[in-house]
Amino acid sequence: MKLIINNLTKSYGLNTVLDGINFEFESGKIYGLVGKNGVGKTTFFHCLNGMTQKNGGDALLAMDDHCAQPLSPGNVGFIESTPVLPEFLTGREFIQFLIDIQENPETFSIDGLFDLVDLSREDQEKLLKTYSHGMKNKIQFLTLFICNSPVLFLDEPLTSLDVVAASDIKKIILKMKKDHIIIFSTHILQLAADLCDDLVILHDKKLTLLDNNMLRDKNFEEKLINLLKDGEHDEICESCF
Ligand SMILES: Nc1ncnc2c1ncn2[C@@H]1O[C@H](COP(=O)(O)OP(=O)(O)OP(=O)(O)O)[C@@H](O)[C@H]1O
Repeated sequence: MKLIINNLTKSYGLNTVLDGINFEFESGKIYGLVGKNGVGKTTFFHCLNGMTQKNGGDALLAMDDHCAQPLSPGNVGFIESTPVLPEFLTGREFIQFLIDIQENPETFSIDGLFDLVDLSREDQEKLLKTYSHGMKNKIQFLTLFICNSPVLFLDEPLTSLDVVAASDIKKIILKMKKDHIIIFSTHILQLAADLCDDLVILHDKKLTLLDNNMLRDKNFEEKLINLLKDGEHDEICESCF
């Protein structure tokens, strides 16, 4: 399975954030998306999942042995850096609702799902509006498991999770990579190095794939920081390492 992005362009007024991005992501890999604050990582996700209108370009999803089709919001599972959930429901009510609207609700165990993210029964019964950021993130992860969309965009997904939940979720992400396309943005370079097969840099309105061997370079963090500093390099390329 492949996600093929052609000439993706997005501007907010005169501020061009993404300028003719061409890229192919494939299943079986976890892609880390890194870039400085305000460079356009969230915008990139929003353009692809239909939450923001792009100015040009398209995204196609090619299932194995099938022709590529336009990527639709229904193909995308999304973890937002600032979770938006129905605040008037309890966590358990929301997850039960999501299960109930699936084609085969009987295949899900709500208690099994909550065990995955280690959320107590007491917390499950609280209104979502009272949840901490990390608790909301756990609920967002459950929506991914239930909807099982082929393409997963994770916008800084692990930063607010406690160490136990982060470790459990990392294991689950690793299991899911075989049959999903997973792109996650992070500012934690150690996390990118631990979890990702490939690192993609958003810089100067374009995406650049770094050779995955670079992730194992012992000076990787220092080199990447230098590359991303303003004015030190006009263009990032694999040979920069
Ligand atoms: N709705 C909007 N209207 C106008 N400008 C916007 C809007 N959303 C984002 N921007 C601008 O687009 C640029 C990219 O923002 P975006 O949130 O995508 O960056 P980011 O890489 O996700 O940042 P961070 O790492 O800080 O979360 C910034 O200059 C931001 O000010």
